[in-house]
Amino acid sequence: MTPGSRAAAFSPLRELQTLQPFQWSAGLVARGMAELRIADALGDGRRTTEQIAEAIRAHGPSLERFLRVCELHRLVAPAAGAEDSAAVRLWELTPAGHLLRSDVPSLRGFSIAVNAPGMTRPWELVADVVRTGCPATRTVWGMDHWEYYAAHPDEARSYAETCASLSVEAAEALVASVSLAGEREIVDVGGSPGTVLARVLREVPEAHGVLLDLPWAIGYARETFEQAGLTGRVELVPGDFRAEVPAGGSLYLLKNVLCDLDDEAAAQLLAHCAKAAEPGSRLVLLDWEYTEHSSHVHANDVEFMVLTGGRARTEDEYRRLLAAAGFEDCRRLPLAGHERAPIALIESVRA
Ligand SMILES: C[S@@+](CC[C@H](N)C(=O)[O-])C[C@H]1O[C@@H](n2cnc3c(N)ncnc32)[C@H](O)[C@@H]1O
Repeated sequence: MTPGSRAAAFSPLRELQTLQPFQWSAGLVARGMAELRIADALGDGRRTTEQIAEAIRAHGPSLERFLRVCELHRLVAPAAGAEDSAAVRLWELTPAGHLLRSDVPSLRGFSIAVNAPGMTRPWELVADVVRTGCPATRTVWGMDHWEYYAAHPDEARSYAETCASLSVEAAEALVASVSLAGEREIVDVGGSPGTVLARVLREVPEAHGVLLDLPWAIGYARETFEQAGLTGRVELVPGDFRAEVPAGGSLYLLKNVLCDLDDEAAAQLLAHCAKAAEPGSRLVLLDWEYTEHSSHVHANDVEFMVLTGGRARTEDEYRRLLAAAGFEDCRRLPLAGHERAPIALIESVRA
């Protein structure tokens, strides 16, 4: 085909479908639906637009138009058997729509946090990030990612809910995969909202916990330990791991913390952990693993690149960082129930 004949055959109207130009809005639609609590209004039932509008106090005609785009993104569907009666159209949730409910375990907080300005605005500069190799958050907000959460408590809460919802399952897998018997002082570095440490402390009743996180995040951890009845067994340390890490731990946990750090900052944090840990103490690292197989981790990786300058790493890269900081006997452990997931669980010992 010559360039001329290709131009003649080109149909922008048809190709619109190929490019999916409104794909960018899928996340914002999910966030809008979560914020409006449409999924809560529908629950396991079927409702008309008017019934939903009344339940969530929305403008009915606008809601009807919004529900059509929710349908396009497969979050709601016309209830089976009611498709051809537009006058009494009943909506119900799809399986994806159920993930936006707040009355069942869900990804509602996640859908809000990852589609809120703190994350989406820096993503708008992804081309600049690729050109320069520098994260975009400071360019957009004049502050780093964590300072942004300190200044935006609503988004920070959704982010904390996100970490909590993802960490419940990860914490179960962790306690099933790592031998914890005999641990006396467990330090969770960057550990808010405390989901992981709370689960670990329940597993080792004789152990005491220390959770270090930035001041903006400590309140969420406090809530977690209060709800778990564990406040007496944990010390919450508002601090900055770029300065130091609490000393004296028999076990240090680093879950999804290195992924937000560039190599220099990751090396510095591990050096602080090595300084704080007694010889023979363990460090357990759980984090996204960069592999050749295409997976969501490649999207996470670019998100770290855009937001914080961090990265997902290969197992070898984690091992090299640990060894350089003074941790030895690195062992990759299978993560129970998630053996094939792109997640690295690595145990090492302070030399
Ligand atoms: C991706 S979250 C992971 C949270 C938790 N470990 C989990 O997996 O549920 C990263 C955490 O590191 C904390 N963090 C980032 N920079 C920090 C710093 N300089 N000092 C202490 N904590 C920090 C953040 O506040 C956040 O709570």
